[in-house]
Amino acid sequence: MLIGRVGCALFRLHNVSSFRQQIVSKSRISFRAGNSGILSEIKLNILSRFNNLSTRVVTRNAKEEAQDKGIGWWLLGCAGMVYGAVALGGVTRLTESGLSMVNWDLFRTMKPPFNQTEWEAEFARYKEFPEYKFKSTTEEMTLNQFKFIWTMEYLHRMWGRAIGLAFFIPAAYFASRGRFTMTAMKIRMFACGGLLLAQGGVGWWMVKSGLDPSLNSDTSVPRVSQYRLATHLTLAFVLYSLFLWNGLRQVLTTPITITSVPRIGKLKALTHTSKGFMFATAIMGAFVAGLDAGLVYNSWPKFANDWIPPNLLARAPKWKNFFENDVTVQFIHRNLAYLTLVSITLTWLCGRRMGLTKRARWALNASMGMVYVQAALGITTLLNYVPVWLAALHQSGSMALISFVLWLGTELKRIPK
Ligand code: HEM
Repeated sequence: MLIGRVGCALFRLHNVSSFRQQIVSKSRISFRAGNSGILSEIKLNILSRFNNLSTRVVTRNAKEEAQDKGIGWWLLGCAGMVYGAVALGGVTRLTESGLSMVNWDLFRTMKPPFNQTEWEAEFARYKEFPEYKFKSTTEEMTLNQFKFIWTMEYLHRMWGRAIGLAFFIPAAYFASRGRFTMTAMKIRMFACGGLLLAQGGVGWWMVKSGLDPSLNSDTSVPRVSQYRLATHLTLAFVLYSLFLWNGLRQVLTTPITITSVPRIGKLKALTHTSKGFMFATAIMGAFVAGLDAGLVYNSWPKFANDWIPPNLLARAPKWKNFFENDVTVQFIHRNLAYLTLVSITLTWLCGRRMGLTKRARWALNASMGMVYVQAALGITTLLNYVPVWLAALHQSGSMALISFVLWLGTELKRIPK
């Protein structure tokens, strides 16, 4: 993109300078003509043409830049909406609302029940499925309680549709106007559109696993498959990162004065490593959430009396323990979190004395602060047996951490090696 922009600028400069040459040669001809009246008229003409052209070049540049920034703000808006969807999805899951809408259709399920009869019909449909059957063994659910969980899931799904509209309508407009000038940008926008559509499908695929009576009995808490939950959350993280990263790249274009910073390559490598650990921790967090593994060991720093809990590899085949054994999954999430913490701390220690840009320093400090807040939130969530509000904060915290580290990456990318 940068190369493309430089290319465009050079092309325009070339046009301007060849026009300047024409001016010079025309002036010479006029001078030779020796007629001062005609000469000054030609000079005026030429000057005004030259001025017009330069003004056009400048205004076109400014216009293009403003258009690029417009696209950037739109992508950041989409990222914000995905952030909202993840937060809402977390609360939906934590309030056990996710299995209340038992059918899926892109358009028809947009209409909520309007009257008592329609609500009762919706409730009757829900009663056919394992979650209601399990819950009603201990306490009868009221229609009002059902309305609450249904509304939570409905809002989450409608929010997903709103993201679709907020992305596809402007994307079609920008594409029709040829605003995605770079091939890479076009590919990225296709990827975002594809992921957005896939996310809707994956969401329903996940919910279906919680509704399936062959996978859930009436005697234990019906759960969606942890694999599908992790896929849904991972896709959301990828989509969020794509929107955020592309948006930031379009918006943060103010030229920087720094030409090179010693050891910047090392700082960039550390930031990449931190990103890797952070994403791995977050994905493993989705497995903790999917298996309710936050309720197996509610002590910290030890697992009850042990540093390494027993039965980490109790299941056969062994690989299944990494995704299906709640103890192992919690153990891995905790330890990946420590690695993320160490990696971001090292990044901060490496970058804090470097002559970075002001914004890069802010991003570095924000990442450092956020990783400690996030770890503290995780520990508090665990010690308090996963209350909804703390778990929701911990989940939103992971998105905030991703944002700061991606922002840091974008700022560092602008500093040459
Ligand atoms: C870099 C640090 C961390 C990151 C990025 C992170 C990220 C995540 C994510 C994305 C989830 C899934 C949330 C959901 O889907 O609802 C999660 C769940 C969880 N994490 Fe962490 N985490 C971190 C540190 C920790 C630590 C240090 C602990 C405790 C020692 C912890 C305990 C938990 C627990 C108990 C859950 C399950 C909450 C639930 O059931 O909703 N996390 N984490």
